[in-house]
Amino acid sequence: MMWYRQDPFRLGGANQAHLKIDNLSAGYGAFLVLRNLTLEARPGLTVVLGPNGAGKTTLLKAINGLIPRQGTVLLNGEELAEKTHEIVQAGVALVPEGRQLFPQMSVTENLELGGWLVPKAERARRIEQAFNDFPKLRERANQLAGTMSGGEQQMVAVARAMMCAPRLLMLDEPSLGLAPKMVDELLGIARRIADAGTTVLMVEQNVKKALAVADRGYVLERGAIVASGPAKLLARSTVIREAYLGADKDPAPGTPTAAAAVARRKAVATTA
Ligand SMILES: Nc1ncnc2c1ncn2[C@@H]1O[C@H](COP(=O)(O)OP(=O)(O)OP(=O)(O)O)[C@@H](O)[C@H]1O
Repeated sequence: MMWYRQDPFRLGGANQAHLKIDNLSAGYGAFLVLRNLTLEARPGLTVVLGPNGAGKTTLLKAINGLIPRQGTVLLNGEELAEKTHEIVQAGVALVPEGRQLFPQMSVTENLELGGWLVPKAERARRIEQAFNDFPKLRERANQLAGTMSGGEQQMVAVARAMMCAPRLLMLDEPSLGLAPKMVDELLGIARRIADAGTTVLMVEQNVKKALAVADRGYVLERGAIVASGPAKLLARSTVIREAYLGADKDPAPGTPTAAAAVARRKAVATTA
């Protein structure tokens, strides 16, 4: 049976998604990008940070069944299917990097395609909900998606994913290429979606702003987690400050963050 909820932005309650990943390995052919990765996305907003090529997109693709994976992926205690359409039916939606809208179709048509599995009346109701949640899109309902600004297109992509009424929404670099004000707006939307009851797992390179809206975070480097924790603590951690926020002080020797920083430097050194 297909699962969907009545009220895309306002679910709340008991059935919030909890994603648990254990020992996940995935890559492309013989090239393994992720090795034995362990990660959790609890109700709320979890962000995965990391430099280019760390494996962030690969992680979302592996969860979403776009590439083969090994290991355990549990959604509320149940093994998540490996085929993408079954994963969507289980309540997982991905907004890919680059949005992948249909540029020659209107906003409404893009939203309709996002809800094509849903009966017509319910689809119309969800489009109405999307226009309530994204008032800017109502004004642009008939505009071709390809003619919209980057930020507007990103909103369409998020609204289209919400047409499946997901329990878990995965966002791949929603702020990529956007002006600072738009970045704030998009990250604010991610926060609101999480607050309304959809668990959000977001990949971001905008470290400071992402940690400011997230509940928890992970730092991924060269396919492995090098730091994790509550977003507020992570923002103050040496790993993050040193590698991403421009701090230059070394951590106190022997601390967990010092160990992570050393491991990271070694990892970087071996690729240099
Ligand atoms: N289709 C593919 N075939 C082969 N290798 C790939 C493919 N896609 C990505 N890779 C490689 O996998 C590694 C991780 O890439 P991935 O896109 O997951 O990184 P990322 O952390 O999302 O980086 P970015 O922020 O640049 O998107 C990189 O070395 C990349 O070159």
